[in-house]
Amino acid sequence: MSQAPLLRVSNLTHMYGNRVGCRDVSFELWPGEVIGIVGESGSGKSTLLSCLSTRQQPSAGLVEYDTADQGLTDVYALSEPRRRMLMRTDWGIVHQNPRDGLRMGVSAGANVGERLMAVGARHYGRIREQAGQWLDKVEIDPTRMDDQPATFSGGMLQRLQIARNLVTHPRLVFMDEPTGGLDVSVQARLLDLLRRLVTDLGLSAIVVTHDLAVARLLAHRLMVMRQGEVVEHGLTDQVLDDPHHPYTQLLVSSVLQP
Ligand SMILES: Nc1ncnc2c1ncn2[C@@H]1O[C@H](COP(=O)(O)OP(=O)(O)OP(=O)(O)O)[C@@H](O)[C@H]1O
Repeated sequence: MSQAPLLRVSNLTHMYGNRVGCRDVSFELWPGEVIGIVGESGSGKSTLLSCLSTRQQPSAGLVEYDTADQGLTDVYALSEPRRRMLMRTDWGIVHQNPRDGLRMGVSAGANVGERLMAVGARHYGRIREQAGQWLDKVEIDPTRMDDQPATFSGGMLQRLQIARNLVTHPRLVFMDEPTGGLDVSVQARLLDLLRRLVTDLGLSAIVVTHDLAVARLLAHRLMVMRQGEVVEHGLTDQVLDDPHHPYTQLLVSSVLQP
């Protein structure tokens, strides 16, 4: 394992006025590691994820990312162009609603190719070829390359969003309920695909989900949130099979109820 964490989060807090979004969250994410954030609705998962991915400036605390040139760097101290570049190249963000992560006005191939252009690709033929390969990887028929995303099913849209994010081989991917809002059979297929891609590419990821089965399949470690705070943190199997905090016990047992 590498000497430095990819991401170091220290005492991260975000308040919405008097209301706690998330409070005093600290953890490290190591290269190749997937951390799941679980908890019931309103527990602070999305707030934490948006503070980590620089979509929402936290009220307090520090988020440091291992940049290529400077090592661990406060992401909120980066200049706007550098932060934007980071988000387009080193990082990926998979939104629950694929429409939030795709450009619905351009073709499927362009959605994937655009990210390659952001990292300097200019050769049209090669961009098209790579876009086609990625569509194939996420199980979308490459002959649909020139189709508009609006003609795709929900599962296909989510897979297209994943291809758009992964084509640049990001080091860190943030996922917000990646299988939410899909039919159960579509979810299972997507989850299988995600698991394969994460392993094959050696991705580091932070996955927010309220679905413990998704957490079990994707995450090496779990953080359980309640009322904005992390109440339990550990290896996924340990947390789910032998939960210590009463809230985690409740969460796990409520899934087991028929
Ligand atoms: N824009 C906002 N303005 C005010 N309060 C907010 C806002 N967004 C979230 N909150 C509050 O912050 C707390 C955490 O919400 P958050 O959306 O992060 O939880 P969550 O675990 O992601 O929930 P869900 O699974 O329903 O998305 C809640 O009390 C919520 O009401």
